[in-house]
Amino acid sequence: MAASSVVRGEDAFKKVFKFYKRKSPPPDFSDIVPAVLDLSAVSDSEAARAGLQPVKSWRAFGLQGYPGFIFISNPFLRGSQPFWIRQCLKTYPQKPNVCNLDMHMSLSDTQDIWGQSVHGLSSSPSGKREPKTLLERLRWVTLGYHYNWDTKAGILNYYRHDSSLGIHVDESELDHSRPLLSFSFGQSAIFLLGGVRREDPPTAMYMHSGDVMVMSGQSRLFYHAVPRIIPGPQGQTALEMEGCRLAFSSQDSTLGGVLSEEDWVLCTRYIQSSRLNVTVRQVLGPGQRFPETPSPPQKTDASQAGGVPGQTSQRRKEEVVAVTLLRLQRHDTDPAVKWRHLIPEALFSQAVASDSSLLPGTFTHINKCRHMRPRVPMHLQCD
Ligand SMILES: O=C(O)CCC(=O)C(=O)O
Ligand SMILES: [Fe+2]
Repeated sequence: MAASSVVRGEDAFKKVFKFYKRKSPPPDFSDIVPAVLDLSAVSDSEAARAGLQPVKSWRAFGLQGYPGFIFISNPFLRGSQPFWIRQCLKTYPQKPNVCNLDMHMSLSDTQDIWGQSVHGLSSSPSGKREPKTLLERLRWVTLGYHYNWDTKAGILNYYRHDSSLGIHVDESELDHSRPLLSFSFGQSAIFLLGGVRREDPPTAMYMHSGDVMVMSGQSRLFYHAVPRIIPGPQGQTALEMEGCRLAFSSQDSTLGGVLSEEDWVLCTRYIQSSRLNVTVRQVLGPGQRFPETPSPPQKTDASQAGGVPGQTSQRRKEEVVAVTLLRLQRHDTDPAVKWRHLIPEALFSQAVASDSSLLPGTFTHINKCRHMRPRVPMHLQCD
C-alpha cells in the first residue's frame, strides 16, 4: 500500500519507514506503481551520447505537495544501463575516489576492488559459505569532493537486498540552490519522500532500474529515506543486460566501448541482488570556497532556486540530466566544475503524462494538477 499524507504525528516518517522495511509479514505494495510521463528538450544525439532516449519521449512527473521534485521514469536507451552499472562497479570505486572500505582497510587493499572481486563473484556457488567479495562489501563511493564525508559531491550507494538508507536530508553541500540528481540501477527500491520537518509524513514510491529523480527547489531539502530494496519487475534486469549485449555487439553503440564477456558476467551477477544509486550534487555556490576552518560559509537557500535572472546560459532540467551523465561518462569529477547550466523551476513545466500507472494520491501531472486521495493503511493513521 502507498504511504499516506494523512499519517501525522511526530513519528509519522519513522512509522512509514518501518512499515516498508518490515519483512514479515511483507507489506502490500500493490498500490505502488511506476510513474509515466513525457518531456521535450536537448538534442537527440547529445542525449544518446549519455545513453538516454530522445527527451521528447521521456516520461516525467511532478508530485503534488512536493515542489521541485521530479520523477523521470527510466529515460535510458535500451542496453545503455549496463554501461553505467559497469562505471559504478569498475570505474568509480577506483582511487582517488573514497569508499566505505577505506575506513578499515589499507589503500593497497582497496586499490582494485573490481579486480579482487572477479573471481569470487563469477565462480558459481559451491554450496559452502564463501567470504564476501569487496564489491559485495562496498556500500558507498564518493566522487568529487570526497576527502570528507561532510563535503561529498557525487555519491554512489551500493545496496544489497537487505540494505536500507535512514531518514535524512542532504544538507552538507554548501549550495542548496542546485538540484540533486539521483539515478537508480539494478534492483528496485521503495523511496520515501517527506517534507522539511522530520515528522512530516512521507510519500512512498518505487524506484526501478533506470529511474531518475530530481530534487530541486523546496524539495531539495526534504527528508527522504530508502527503507528497503525489492526485486525489480520480473526479468527486467536480465532483459536489460541482454539488451546491452545486443547494443554493444551492434556498430552503433552510443556509449562506445565494448562490454567484455567478463564485465558482462560480473555486472549481471552483482545486479541480480543489488541496487546502485548515483546522486550528484553541487557542493559550492558561485564564488564559494571551502573554508580553511570548519565554520561553514553562508549557504545558498534552496527556496531561491530559479537561477539568476537574465542569465542566458540557463538550460532545461532535462539537459541537466543529460549533461550530468555526459560528465560522469567522461569520469569528469573535476571539483572546479560549476553547474551553471541548471535551470529555473518555471521552465520545467512541460510534462504531459498518461496517468495509467500513477501512484494513487501522489503523482500529479506537472501541468494538469490532478490529485487523487491516497488510500491509507489503517494502522498508519495515528491521529
Ligand atoms: O538511494 C537512493 O535512492 C537515495 C540516496 C540518497 O538519498 C543519498 O545518497 O543521499
Ligand atoms: Fe539523500
